Amino acid sequence: MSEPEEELQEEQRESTKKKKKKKKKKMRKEKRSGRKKEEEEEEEEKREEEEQVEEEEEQSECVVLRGIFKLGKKSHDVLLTRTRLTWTPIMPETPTGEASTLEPGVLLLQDVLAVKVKRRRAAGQESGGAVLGVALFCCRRRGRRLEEDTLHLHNASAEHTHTWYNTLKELLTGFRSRPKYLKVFINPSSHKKEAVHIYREHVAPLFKMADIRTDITVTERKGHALSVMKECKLDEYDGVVCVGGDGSVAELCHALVLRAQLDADSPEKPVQPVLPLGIIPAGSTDVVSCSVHGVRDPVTAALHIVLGHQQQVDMCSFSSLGQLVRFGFSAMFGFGGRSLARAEKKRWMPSSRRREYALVKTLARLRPEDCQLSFLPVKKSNSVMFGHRDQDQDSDSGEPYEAESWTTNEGLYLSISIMSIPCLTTHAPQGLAPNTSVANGTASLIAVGNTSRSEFIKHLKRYSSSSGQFNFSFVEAHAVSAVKVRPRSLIGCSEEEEDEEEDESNNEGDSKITPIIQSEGAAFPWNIDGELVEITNEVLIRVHPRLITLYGEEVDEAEMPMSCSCI
Ligand SMILES: Nc1ncnc2c1ncn2[C@@H]1O[C@H](COP(=O)(O)OP(=O)(O)OP(=O)(O)O)[C@@H](O)[C@H]1O
Repeated sequence: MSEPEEELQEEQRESTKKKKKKKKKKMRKEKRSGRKKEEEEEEEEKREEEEQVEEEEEQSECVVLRGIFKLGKKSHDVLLTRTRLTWTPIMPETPTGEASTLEPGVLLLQDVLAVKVKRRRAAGQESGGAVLGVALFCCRRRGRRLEEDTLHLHNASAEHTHTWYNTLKELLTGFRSRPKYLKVFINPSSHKKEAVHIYREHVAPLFKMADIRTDITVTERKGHALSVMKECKLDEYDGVVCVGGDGSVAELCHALVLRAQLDADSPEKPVQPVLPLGIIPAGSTDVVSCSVHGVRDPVTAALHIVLGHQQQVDMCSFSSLGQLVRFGFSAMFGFGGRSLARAEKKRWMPSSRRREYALVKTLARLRPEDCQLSFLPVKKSNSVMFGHRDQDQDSDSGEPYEAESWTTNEGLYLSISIMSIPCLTTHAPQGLAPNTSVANGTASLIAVGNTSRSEFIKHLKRYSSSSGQFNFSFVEAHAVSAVKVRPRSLIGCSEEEEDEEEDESNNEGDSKITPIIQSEGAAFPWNIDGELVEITNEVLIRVHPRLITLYGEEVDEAEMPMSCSCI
């Protein structure tokens, strides 16, 4: 090639390079201006939204009514807006110029459950009577506990009182999530057989005060609530209430999802039930109630229902050989399953003694299960690992999202637990699964490998104190979206032990074992939400994010830690 030709080629190369550079620059500029435009539009939208919120706040803070009432013995200037009631003491100026010692007060309407007209009535008088003012029934917080309280506003003018009563009533009907008609199931056999009494004493009066109508079924047997739920006309109700222990709660949650599937004609895919479920604790551990209320207290539970506090909660499906066993929140295989199986054989014992006996005996005969454990871990980088999921991350399919591929281990395990909620109890205030929350779209898998009895007891004891229960080389904890447990054989079970267990079951045939999946081989006891389920084959557990709505609020720690005396 001659020199001029080379120069020409060099020039051409330079010019195409320049052209490419220019094009890139133009594209970057266009991109920048596009992004700028988008950003400007976003900002504009944000400004509009903020203005709307401000406008709404201004509107809600506009004074709806203003009047004078006596609170206690002193007159107060009372203001009512759409969201709150505030009162300031009216003090005539004293010659010495002393300031009032009375404090102003505020009550948010979201905490008011009912308003009534107060009247002076003689003993036995059922209607009429001179008007005294209005009474506002509200709830006060004491830690996790909700307690009933009353604010009395006295004014003898009937007209004044009725104006306030009607306005307050109208404002309260604006809270759309509050139920008006509830389907209530009471399990009279739960724990100490106190469910009916608990409902009558602590819950029914609050429902009556808030003008909530109820349709009550006192269950007669296991599965009764499920069969009623399959048949009844649900669209009449605003919610379902369960008064009982974890077994009853699990039966109703399972029933609600099954019914939603039936109504949507979706036999394969779990469907979110339309109605929320309220849980009045009347069992012995009440982990679901504790996880959504923070306390085992029927009044707190009832007030959450009356005030319409709702939250969506993750659930699991448990299936074997492609057949659904049930929907629920937690499952335990190994120690938890065997301990429950022992407890169920001693149904005649009082429940706390039965549980302690079973725990001690299962510890004394501690043996590992030989099994294959597979799980779909959720990516650690995912924000949902130990926290909350964004609303828009929901997957309608209920399929695991951002899951890694299956991890499979084989070996000896003392205990395998899968929990989609933290399972707070008074024995484990931070929960049996403190590394998950009620709606993060994942379950906690806690697998305890084979170790000595003393090390296993050390691990169990850490649940009641603080943390550190996972700081053992034989304990694995994972955030998962699915788990498979395939027992390989029954090992380490001496003949003597099997004989003794056989004797127990022959003598005390009153056990509540549910053999769901029957087969020729040995069945393994599973503890699914406190219910004993015997399954022979592999069990597949899948997490379904935010499948059910429960009345309550998210809590991170249960109140009233109690120590377990038996270990
Ligand atoms: N009338 C009844 N008699 C016997 N069992 C019933 C009756 N009604 C419901 N059941 C069943 O009893 C089982 C256990 O109920 P629940 O969990 O409420 O009580 P519990 O086992 O005493 O409490 P916990 O699970 O907290 O120990 C549930 O599966 C429920 O279906």
